[in-house]
This record gives sequence, C-alpha cells and structure tokens, in this order.
Amino acid sequence: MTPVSSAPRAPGSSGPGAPVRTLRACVAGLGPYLEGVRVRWCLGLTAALLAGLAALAIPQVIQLLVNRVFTTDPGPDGRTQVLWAALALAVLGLGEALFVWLRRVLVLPPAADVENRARIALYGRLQRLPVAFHDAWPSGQLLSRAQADLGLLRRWIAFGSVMFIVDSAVIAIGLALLFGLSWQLALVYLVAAAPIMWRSFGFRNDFRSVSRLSQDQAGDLATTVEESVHGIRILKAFGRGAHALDGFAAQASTLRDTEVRKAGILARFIGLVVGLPELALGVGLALGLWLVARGELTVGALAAFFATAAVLARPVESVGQLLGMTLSTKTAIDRHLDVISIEPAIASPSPRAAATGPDATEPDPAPRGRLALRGVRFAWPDAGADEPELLRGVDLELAPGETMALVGATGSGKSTLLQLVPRLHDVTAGVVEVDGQNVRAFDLDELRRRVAVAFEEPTLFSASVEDNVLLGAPAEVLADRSARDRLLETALETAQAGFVHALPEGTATQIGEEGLSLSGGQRQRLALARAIAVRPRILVLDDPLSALDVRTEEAVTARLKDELAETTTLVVAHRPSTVALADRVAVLEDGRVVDVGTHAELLARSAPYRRIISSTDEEVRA
Ligand SMILES: Nc1ncnc2c1ncn2[C@@H]1O[C@H](COP(=O)(O)OP(=O)(O)OP(=O)(O)O)[C@@H](O)[C@H]1O
Repeated sequence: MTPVSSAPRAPGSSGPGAPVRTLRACVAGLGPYLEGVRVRWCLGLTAALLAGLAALAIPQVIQLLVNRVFTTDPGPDGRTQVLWAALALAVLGLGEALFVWLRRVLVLPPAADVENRARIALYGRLQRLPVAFHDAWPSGQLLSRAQADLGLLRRWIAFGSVMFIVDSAVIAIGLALLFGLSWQLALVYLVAAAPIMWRSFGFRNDFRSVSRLSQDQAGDLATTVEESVHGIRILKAFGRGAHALDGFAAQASTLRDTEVRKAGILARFIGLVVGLPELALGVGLALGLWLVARGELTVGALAAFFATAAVLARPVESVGQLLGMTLSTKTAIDRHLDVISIEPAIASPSPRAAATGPDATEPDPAPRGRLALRGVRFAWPDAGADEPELLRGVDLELAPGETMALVGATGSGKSTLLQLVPRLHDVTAGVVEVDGQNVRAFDLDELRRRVAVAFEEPTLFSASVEDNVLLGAPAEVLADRSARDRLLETALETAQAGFVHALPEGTATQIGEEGLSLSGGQRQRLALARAIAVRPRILVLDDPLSALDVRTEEAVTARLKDELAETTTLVVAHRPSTVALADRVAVLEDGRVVDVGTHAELLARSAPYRRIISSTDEEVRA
C-alpha cells in the first residue's frame, strides 16, 4: 500500500503509462467484495453453460430428424421417432430458455452486491484519506470511479464474465462437434479462426490502453462539469460562459475522438471475427454439397453442421465484444484499486504504538485544552526540493482557556498552521501537542472531538440547519432530545445565527447544496455554530468572521468571549476587530512565530506586527 503523503497519485500519473496490475491482481483486489457471491455466480455460470449445451444439442437432434425423414425409409417406427425428436427439440428449446432465465436470477443480485460493496468501500476510503489526497485528485476522477467504473463492473459480473466463459466453452465444444460431423468442413471453419486468434493479441493491448485513456478522460470531463456547476456564478459574472463552453467542447471532443478510436479498434476486430467465419461457411457449403454428392456426408450431417455453425455465430460474434468488455472492466478495477490501495498516511495509531511508540508522551490527566507547537516545520508534498519550507520551526504555547490570534502576511502559512492541530496535514518535523500529548498519538476521532475547526470558506451540506450545526456534536447529546435542542440553541446564539428562526421551517429548513441560498455571512455563522456545537477543548478558527459586518462581528466576538471562556481558541485574524477577541497575539513571519504578546505590547515593540496591522491600526484602538 502507498502512503498518500509520500506519493499522492494524481490521476494524470495513474493514466495510461502508469503501472498496470495483472488480471490476477485485479481479481484478487476484488476479493473483499466477493463474500457470498462466488457460489451464486458459479451456479449462474452453470445455468448459462447448460443453456449453451442445450443450444448445441438442438443441431444433433436435427441431424437425426433429417436423416430419418429424408434419407432413409422411415419404417414402422419412423413416425414415433420423428415425434420423439420433435418433442426433444421442444424440451431443449424450453430448457435453454429456462437456464437463461436462471442465469439472470442467480447472477444479477450478487453483481449488484459487489457494486454496492465496492462503492461503499471507495467512499469509506475517501473519508479516511487525508486532505493531501483530495488536494491532488480532481473530484471528477473520483466521481467516475464511483459511478461509471463500478456500473461497468456490475454489468461484467452479471453478464460479461459469465458469457465470456460460456461463449468460449460453446465455441470449443461446437468446434469439436463440427469436427465430429465432418473434419473437412470443420477444417475450413478452423482455418478462418487462425487470423482471429493471432489478431486478438494485438487487439488486447490496443484496446486496453485506449480504454484506460477514455475512462480517465471521462473522469476529467466530470471534473470540468462539477467545477463549472460549482463556479457558475463566477463564470456568469465574468461573462466566461462561452469560453467555458469552448473549453468543455474541446475536452468533450478529445473524449469523443478517443471513443471513436476505441470503437474503431473494436469494430475492426469484430469485423474479422464475424466476416471470416461467414466466408468459411460459404466455402464450406460448396464443399459440403460436393461431399454429399460423393456420398461421403449425409444430408442430416450437413444440416447439423450448418445448424451448429448457426448456434456458434452469436458466441463467435460476441466473444470479441465480451473480450473488449473484460478489458474495460479490468481497467475499471485497476482505477478502483488505484484509490482503494492508498493507505492513509494520517490515521489513528495502533493501541500499542500509541502507548509505547516514539510519539507517546505523558498526557495531562484531565483534558483541559492545553495546546503547544514545538519546533514545527512543514512543507507541502508537491513543493520543489529547492523551495524553503513554509513553516521553519514554529514554537507556540496556549494555556487552557486562552484565546490567541495568529496574524501574518497573506500566504505566510497561518491557515496551514491551523490545519496541523486536528491533523488535516501532518507536520514534517517537530511536534504539535494537545494536553501534553503528541497529536500523532491520539485516536483521530478523539483528537477531532477535542479540536474543532471553522474555516473562512464555510461548506454547508444539503441538509437541515439543525443537521448542519450538530454535525460533530457529542453522541450523548445527540441521543437526548432536550440536550440536543439546548446545544443547538446555545451554538446558534453564540454564533449570532438567530436568523435561522426566521427561515420558512426554522432550524428544520433544508439549506440546499452548500447552503447557497444563504448569504456568505450567514453561512460563516452557521459554520461557526457547527464548530461550537462540538463543545471542543480547543477551537481553531480560520478568519471565521471575515464576511460579517463590523457590528455583527462585534456581537459575535462578545458572545464568543463569554461562552468560550474555558475553550482554548487559536484564531487567524486579518481584521483588527478579530484581534480584539484575543488575550494574546502571535506574529507569524518567515515561517516562524517571531513575537507573542498583547496587542498593545506588540504595537509598542514589534515592527512586523505594526507593518501587518498598520493599515487598520486606528480601527483597533477605537
Ligand atoms: N494544498 C496546498 N498545496 C500546496 N500548497 C498550498 C496548499 N494550500 C496552500 N498552499 C500554499 O501554502 C502557502 C500558505 O498558504 P496559507 O493558506 O496557509 O496562507 P495564509 O497565511 O493562511 O494566507 P491568507 O492570509 O491569504 O489566508 C501559500 O503559498 C499557498 O499557496
């Protein structure tokens, strides 16, 4: 497994040219989803094989029938034999239909199960993979893996895999029967098959690489659609709709070209697979009539030969397509395993490692919200080797209940530093400690119960106000209706989000995709309420009030100070009004905390602080 922090694999690097798994590795990778599915699939395969055998038996009965009726004196038993043969034909026909039905009934539900399990596993893995992974992988690539690729896998398990095996078996048995009927005619038929087999090797390679390319391009296209739907306001406001359409059309045309290329490769192969046997049948008919005329072949055998060839026509025709489907599915499994096999680099430690490992430290007996950063260094995984680290030895200590503002020039790494506390990213060196314990030694869920975050860009989910705000609330509170209501009210009131009561259905109002029906400031207040409702020991706020007018910000700040008196708060501040919330202020410059003090102390002694804050200095004093 690949830890994502050491090798985040963007789809570009997993596209054509990336190491491709063998078929065996792909099937092995599906193992966890196949529990309880194998038996039904095998029964379905057996039913499909019996349907194929029934179809192949029909020409044998026809041979008997034709020879009885046309070539010999039927005799006294003849009529009975003909009736029996007709009955056998009916039974075989009905049997074939029954087995086809059975195959569907047996195989469709387990195939849907595999699709469902794979989709849930993929979603689960996406939840566990760290932010660095999601930074590197476009969402469309993940969407196409969750939808189109797994849909293909279901169709292949329910139909493609079974029919590929059955059709191959029917072709092999059919060929043996053809040889039994007339080796000369069968030889003609087989000679036509040689170029097909030879070509199928080249087809396999050509089709596999173009299939991977088209699936990756479909993922890129999904990313473009997702981004433009998401950014529709920007595109409209900047009048870039036509430009976006041009870009989309170019991308869609590239995918179209790839699909046409793929179809061309398949069509040429199928042309060969269908055309050559048809040609062989034409030659075979002339040869067969000549053999009948010479008395070396019965009319019944000739009829059976062509009836068998007719039964073989469909499998021969579809085996090329099924091979194409098998290769596309292998690519889909490969793409699925690309994601599922990435081991999250940020995870809870095993219980033993947590107790004895290098990150184990003596924790505070009671969680009080002490936060410390010691010698913290950080570089983005995609940073160049000659680029300086973003954080180069940050030391910072927050006492329980203290509120500290973090100020620094834009791009100095304030948001990044904040994200190191709940381990959205991991430090490259140094230690972040919560209550005296290295954050790496915490169970992730426990750490994120102690540390809650509100970002400047608030993301809300398509759910009610209540569900959005109580997203991370403690389970014991959620279980108790009145405690739940109290927490909701307190969080909303602290974040000055009382406006929700004026919404059509109050806190039960669905706020739509990403809460787009709310204003920026309203969304920020709900995101702040969500962080407060976690009832964390440590609150990490990334400029959470930036979209609020000064008056509302003051009201929120005052309530936060009262309500969060016991909560340690680290808040990124751009506006002096947010700085006013803090007991102390830390100044981040050149990757280090260069000074810590009260606003007044820093104004007096810190040139970097004065520089950063100068444009709004007057506002702060006021
Ligand atoms: N996911 C990422 N991958 C690579 N680089 C990133 C990523 N996110 C941020 N950066 C870079 O890290 C640097 C610091 O970004 P960060 O957002 O932490 O700064 P900031 O001090 O919070 O800025 P601002 O005050 O403008 O919000 C920037 O140069 C930014 O381009």
